[in-house]
Amino acid sequence: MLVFPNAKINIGLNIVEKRSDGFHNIESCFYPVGWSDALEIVRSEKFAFQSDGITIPGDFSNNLCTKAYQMLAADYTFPAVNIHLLKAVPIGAGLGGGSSDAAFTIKALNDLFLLNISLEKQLDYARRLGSDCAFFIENKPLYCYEKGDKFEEISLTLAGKWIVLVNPGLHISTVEAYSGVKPRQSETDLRELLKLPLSDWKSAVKNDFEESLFPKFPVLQQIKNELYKTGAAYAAMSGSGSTLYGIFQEEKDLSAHFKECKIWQGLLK
Ligand SMILES: C[C@](O)(CO)[C@H](O)COP(=O)(O)OP(=O)(O)OC[C@H]1O[C@@H](n2ccc(N)nc2=O)[C@H](O)[C@@H]1O
Ligand SMILES: Nc1ncnc2c1ncn2[C@@H]1O[C@H](COP(=O)(O)OP(=O)(O)OP(=O)(O)O)[C@@H](O)[C@H]1O
Repeated sequence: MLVFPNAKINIGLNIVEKRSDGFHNIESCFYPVGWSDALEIVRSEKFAFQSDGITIPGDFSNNLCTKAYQMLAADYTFPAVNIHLLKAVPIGAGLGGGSSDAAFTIKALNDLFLLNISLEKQLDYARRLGSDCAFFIENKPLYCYEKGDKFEEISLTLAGKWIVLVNPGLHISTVEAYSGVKPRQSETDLRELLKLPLSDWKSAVKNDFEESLFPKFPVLQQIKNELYKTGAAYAAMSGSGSTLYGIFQEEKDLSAHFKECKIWQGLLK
């Protein structure tokens, strides 16, 4: 079975409060984007995992695909598999790439071996692997709250708009990014702000990580400014960075603008 675990962006991200378990309650809109890895899962004599493309820190036993496989194998009986991951989505990029690989492994094993795991149970397994992971089980635009792993439907469609994702190659640790932010209750419900026209989001829809990370990494602010200069209707950082995105009304080729960065551009669905 061959699947393509895609990335996400956060549209608006409020860090509301620190929880007693050390995590933070957040509110954000998660939106799938087309930048994807390729994940191949086939039956085999014994479990194996290999990856190509971007080097993933740690050995295969720490990979979220391996963890997803082991978690299901502990509860269900099915053959061993060989997992091959072609890694293309940058790591430590705020795009949830590792979480997506894990969620797609759960979904692929469920489909391949007809395990009949309910959607709720797949979400529970995903939550055990990481806060972002459950979103990729659903993989559609959602308003997310608590750790970012509880959802509500949102009537937001950016289908047909053009998105440019720009990653400067900085690996930002999620733990450190959270520790640099002072949580605050937001004044306006993000769901209400996202009902505004796209052209009004610039002053209204914020990612709380930007305030602490932009002074530390000036290149992030520069990329955001450049995205606005080239005509973005809205530009922001995704998650805890380091990827910035710009949403455009029309198709735009910005590869020449960001020569030093990794870039992905395409249509939103
Ligand atoms: C920044 C976001 O990408 C926004 O979508 C996510 O909140 C991060 O989610 P993630 O990478 O799946 O994070 P996890 O693997 O669950 O947690 C990594 C670390 O990030 C911090 N963390 C994560 C999620 C959250 N809601 N509060 C936190 O404080 C915790 O220190 C945690 O130990
Ligand atoms: N399949 C995988 N792909 C990428 N990273 C993985 C994978 N498995 C485990 N990891 C580990 O997870 C860490 C974070 O990966 P990921 O790419 O999801 O982070 P991210 O871009 O910071 O995402 P976000 O902040 O949006 O959750 C990496 O440091 C890496 O060591």
